[in-house]
Amino acid sequence: MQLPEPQVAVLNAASATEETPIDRLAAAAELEPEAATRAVFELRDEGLLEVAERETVEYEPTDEGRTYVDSGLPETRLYRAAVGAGAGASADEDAVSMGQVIGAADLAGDAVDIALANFGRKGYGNIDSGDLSVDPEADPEADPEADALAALVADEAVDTVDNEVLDRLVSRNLAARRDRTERSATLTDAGVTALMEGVETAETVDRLTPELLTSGEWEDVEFADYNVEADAPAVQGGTTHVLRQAAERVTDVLVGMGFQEMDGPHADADFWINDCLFMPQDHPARTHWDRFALDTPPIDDLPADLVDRVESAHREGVGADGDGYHSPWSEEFARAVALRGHTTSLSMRYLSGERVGDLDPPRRFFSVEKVYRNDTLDATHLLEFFQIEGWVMAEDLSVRDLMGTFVEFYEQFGITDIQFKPHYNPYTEPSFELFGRHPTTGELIEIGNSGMFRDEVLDPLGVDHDVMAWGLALERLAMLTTGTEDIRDLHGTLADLEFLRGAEVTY
Ligand SMILES: N[C@@H](Cc1ccccc1)C(=O)O
Repeated sequence: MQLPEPQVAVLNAASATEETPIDRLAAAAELEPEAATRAVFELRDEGLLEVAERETVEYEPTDEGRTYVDSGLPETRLYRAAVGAGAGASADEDAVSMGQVIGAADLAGDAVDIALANFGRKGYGNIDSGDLSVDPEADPEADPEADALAALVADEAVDTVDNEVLDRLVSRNLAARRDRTERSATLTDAGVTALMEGVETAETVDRLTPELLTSGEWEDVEFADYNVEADAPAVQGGTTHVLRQAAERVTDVLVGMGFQEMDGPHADADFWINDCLFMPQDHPARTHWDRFALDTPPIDDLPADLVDRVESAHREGVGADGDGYHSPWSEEFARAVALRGHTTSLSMRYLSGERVGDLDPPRRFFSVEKVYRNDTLDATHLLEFFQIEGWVMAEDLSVRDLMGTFVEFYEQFGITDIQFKPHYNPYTEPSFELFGRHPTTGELIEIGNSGMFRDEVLDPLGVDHDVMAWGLALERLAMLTTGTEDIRDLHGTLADLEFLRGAEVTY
């Protein structure tokens, strides 16, 4: 059998009858510990060695700990000095002054507090208003902490020492504790057989070194096989968030379908968010319950003509049969600013000509932008989420075009079974909600809302073509593509980091 040199050396150093710790194998094989560890694991993977792991605890004296081995622990020095000064057991008669004892014990700075605290803790005596008495029964010369410290400094085993004593040394910063995993190796039967049959050093090189590169030798050597299955530390770098990946993918798909991107304000006048959409001013969704109102000055540069036409649509309706709401309508109410509850406000700005001028059909626009709703947080609702807004303006559109667009769009994400449910929006007729089946729970979840804009919306905007439009939820789409069951795993304070690190958008 041929093996790389480090492996041959380790194999020869290992025993079939005794577990040999890796550092001993390293020493015997004359290898760096890392190289020996690597060779051991490679030999294990080849079935020639068996590896045992044992958790061990090691204590090492600190520099401070070492200084006390000769001079004695501060409390011991205090005791000796007190006895030397004639202190006895009785606080009244035999007490000596603390200052005097501290001086005699040659203690200063922090050591004074340490000495006094441990003197009291160990019951060496009493300290009473500046006077110190000792307990003659105490035996600081046989102190377990001092003994354990001396053993550590002398590099003797402390297996029999009480853990409490060792922990105390650690808490006093006289020793440091190190937990280690000790690995040792034993030859397997296959390892013994291999050695008996003879193991030779293979002329392979296991790593590329600067020397190999500069000498040009790398061209002639044979490299050892690379084991891509070997254990390696997991490296966690930054990645694009799964929602951002989904948003980018949605953008790519829609651009591919001929759509142009819209943008516009997150905080906008109610006029664009609601009034243009023929949402009556007394609609429940326009109350403070659902809306994040902002305490900012009203937006007063609304297009005057448009405001008049929108007001008239609300009051009297549009067209010969139109009737309007006959509900209150105030321009002041329309100018108030709120965080947009949908990005249909952008569609209104674009369709009105306010953003990019008048548009001729056919035109397609979209956005993947954040919206804000005063909802109750639950497994399918966030207070801020991303909406995939979109609309198509053309000469002649039908519900079939709308449905076909969704089928085509969702197919790009592997979703081929969307379902439609008739719905009501004040601004579209007919309207449809879209549902998709969750891949793991099998439940139907709502993924969007859509419809054909009504004349009451289009007429004031000055659009005399058909417009089909929608708002789809990006997070819900991500739930379907990633299998997440709780939207809160995706973003926000409760996000599931493990999931986010590994999540991929599949399509
Ligand atoms: N604005 C609707 C979505 C929608 C947009 C355009 C037309 C129809 C519906 C919502 O947020 O649910």
